[in-house]
Amino acid sequence: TGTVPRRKMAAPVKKVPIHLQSSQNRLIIKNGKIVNATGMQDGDIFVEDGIIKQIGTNLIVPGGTRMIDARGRYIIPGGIDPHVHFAFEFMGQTSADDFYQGTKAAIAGGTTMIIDFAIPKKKESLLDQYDKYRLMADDKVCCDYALHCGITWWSDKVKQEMEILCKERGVNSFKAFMAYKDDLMLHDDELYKMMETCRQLGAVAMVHAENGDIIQENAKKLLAKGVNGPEGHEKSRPEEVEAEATNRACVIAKQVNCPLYVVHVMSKEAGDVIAKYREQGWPVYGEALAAGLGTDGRPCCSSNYGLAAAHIMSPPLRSDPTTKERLMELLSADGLQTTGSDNCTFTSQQKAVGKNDFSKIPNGVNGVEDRMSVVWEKGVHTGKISPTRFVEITSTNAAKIFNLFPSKGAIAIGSDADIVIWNPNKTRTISAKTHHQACDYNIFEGMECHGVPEYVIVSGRVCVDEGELKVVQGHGRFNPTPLFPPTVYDPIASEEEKANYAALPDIVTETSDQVSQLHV
Ligand SMILES: C[C@@H](CNC(N)=O)C(=O)O
Ligand SMILES: [Zn+2]
Ligand SMILES: [Zn+2]
Ligand SMILES: [Zn+2]
Repeated sequence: TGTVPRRKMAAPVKKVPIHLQSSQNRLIIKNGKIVNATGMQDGDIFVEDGIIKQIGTNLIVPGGTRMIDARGRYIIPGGIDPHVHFAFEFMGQTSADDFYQGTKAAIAGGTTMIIDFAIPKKKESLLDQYDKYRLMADDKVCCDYALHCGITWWSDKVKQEMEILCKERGVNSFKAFMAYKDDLMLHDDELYKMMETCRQLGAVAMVHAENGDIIQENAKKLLAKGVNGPEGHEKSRPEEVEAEATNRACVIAKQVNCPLYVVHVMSKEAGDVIAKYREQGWPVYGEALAAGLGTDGRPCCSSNYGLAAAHIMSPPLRSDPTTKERLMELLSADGLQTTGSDNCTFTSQQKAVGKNDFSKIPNGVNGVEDRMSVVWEKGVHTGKISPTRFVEITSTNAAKIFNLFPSKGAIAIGSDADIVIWNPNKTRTISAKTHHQACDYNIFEGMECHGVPEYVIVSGRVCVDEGELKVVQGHGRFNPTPLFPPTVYDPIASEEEKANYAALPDIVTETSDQVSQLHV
């Protein structure tokens, strides 16, 4: 078919950790319905040393292999959440879920890999921020992770550091902010250069698409009129302010022939813009969030400040309650491709700083634990999407776009043993009283969801065992994301480029102490 074989990537050096060198590292899952993006099959799965080694029936396995009976339930690839912010310093606070608690909550909900963002402040070094995140995360993560990097300013130095991150640190994606003026925001010329550089490197350009200039002026006006409560937040950034920036990002990406991933699409209008460019055959990808699929912005007008502030994020949860159905329809029709959480939690005490000025409320909500159940409830249980489409939008598409497939995002021989036994009929009621996250509100409070993970296997280790959470801090590994993901680059890369990227050097996964030595 002319597609370039996925660049051979040196399998990250996955020493079998001590605690897996017992018989624990052998597992057979029987009597399950295996669901991949490509279809479903009955079958058993044999796992050894964290890798799927056999799939089929009547498998011959060594003695001492643990057997799990899936009892006819679905067996799905572990969820991949391409959008989280653990321990993120933002708006004067540090987000409450760190890499231990955040990945623990992720696993509790059936997610077995997360992708976070190393975001430098303006004029700071990207490389230093990347090293800081590696040192913060490597010893804490309970599941595998990767990193996007934030582009919050522009210079030749930023361009050079992007190249080093791509060619030596296993980064293939960069997020630019069109909002958060004076803090993280890039202007159009900088956006143009950032995307042009992504294209040259074979990286994925990502945007937070809202018009930060309009937002700043609207907020000033609202505050001057005395509208300073959380209800002013969405008023300062209505749907068209998101849609305008989404369109502008698509235009710039097209001008420089760069694939574009639009994070947290929170409105019908923005979703329709992405669907339009995709219909023109352009490699634009859109990400919906559990928040936008499961709830809406009406609580932001509550007289209960804690409840209202807990729902403050950007782009805002829309007060139009039918937005969630529209976003799910777009996911069903491939107008949008992935679901993330944008988990960026703050406690009610942290959110209180914005009590008299909504523009000071730290932006961010929960979602990493509940994403999979919310998508199942709003998508599969309502009949809008199939189990195979559920796997695509919660795992496989993110793996393909960020070039982790098929190690990730598939139940296949040779893939990582990130596996979830999913009970579609079991229900659970979401609550801050029972969730594993560090925040005291849950935006899905009281929501009953069909779809519960009964077993979650993380790189071969059973970390949810008949519903019981048994995570291990430091069990996860950093996963480099190789350049030129075929899914997004095959449609636009030149033949000569495709030949080049097949030969790119393998990325080595250094341990965290090696990372700290890299700049010595
Ligand atoms: C700052 C970060 C999380 N906060 C948010 N989305 O409101 C983002 O913009 O993605
Ligand atoms: Zn954002
Ligand atoms: Zn985010
Ligand atoms: Zn381990």
